[in-house]
Amino acid sequence: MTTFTDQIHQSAAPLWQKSFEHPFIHELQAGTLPADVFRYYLIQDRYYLSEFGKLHELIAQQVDNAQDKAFLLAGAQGLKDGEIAVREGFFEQLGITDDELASTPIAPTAYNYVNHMYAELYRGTPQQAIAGLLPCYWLYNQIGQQLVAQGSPDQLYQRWIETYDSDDYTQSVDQMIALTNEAATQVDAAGRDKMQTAFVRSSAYELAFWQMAMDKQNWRATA
Ligand SMILES: Cc1ncc(C[n+]2csc(CCO)c2C)c(N)n1
Repeated sequence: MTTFTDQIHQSAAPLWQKSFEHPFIHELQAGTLPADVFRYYLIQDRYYLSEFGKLHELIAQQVDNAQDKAFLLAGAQGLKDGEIAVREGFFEQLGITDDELASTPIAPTAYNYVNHMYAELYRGTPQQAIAGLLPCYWLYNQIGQQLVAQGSPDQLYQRWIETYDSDDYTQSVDQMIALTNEAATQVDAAGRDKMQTAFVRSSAYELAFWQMAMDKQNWRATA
């Protein structure tokens, strides 16, 4: 049986394929990604991760099912203890200070991606917001699984890859997929279309995020 998440996954497949083939991912695996590009990605992603955690808490306030609420709150906590904590080690190794984090402008794509997720919640529904969170979990898991087989010669890049291939993380992806399928049963067909749109938009922002880092995107007209 085709599930709702199979269906939305299918509709975003060309975008996902472009992420799999993106030079950022290719160079990460080959170990040739310039250190300054990775550094830039990490700084922008720090903002993304903390907003992503807040979104879990805000969506949790709006869902009725106690188990779903608990899963979302655990996700917010898991981010703090997991991904955000792992990144602290990266920051130390790369000499990224709190001052630098605070003084680096948020790039357009990171800003737009985060705002898109807030819009799905506040101008849409919690179900749309849940669909908007899913590509983040699922795409990174697929990338982690694809890259871990070959590994990267760069130790730091290898650690990044391994973050997204752990059993615990894969389990949280499965739970997020189940939560999205459940959310799809709570809305009508028009609501499911909006969930699909939220999922596709997040998938497009995931793709744009790699390019943002390669371009060191900024708000000026020229780079
Ligand atoms: C732009 C961007 N998209 C996705 C992730 C991956 N990610 C962020 S939060 C989370 C949930 C559990 O840790 C996952 C998988 C990232 N780091 N940056």
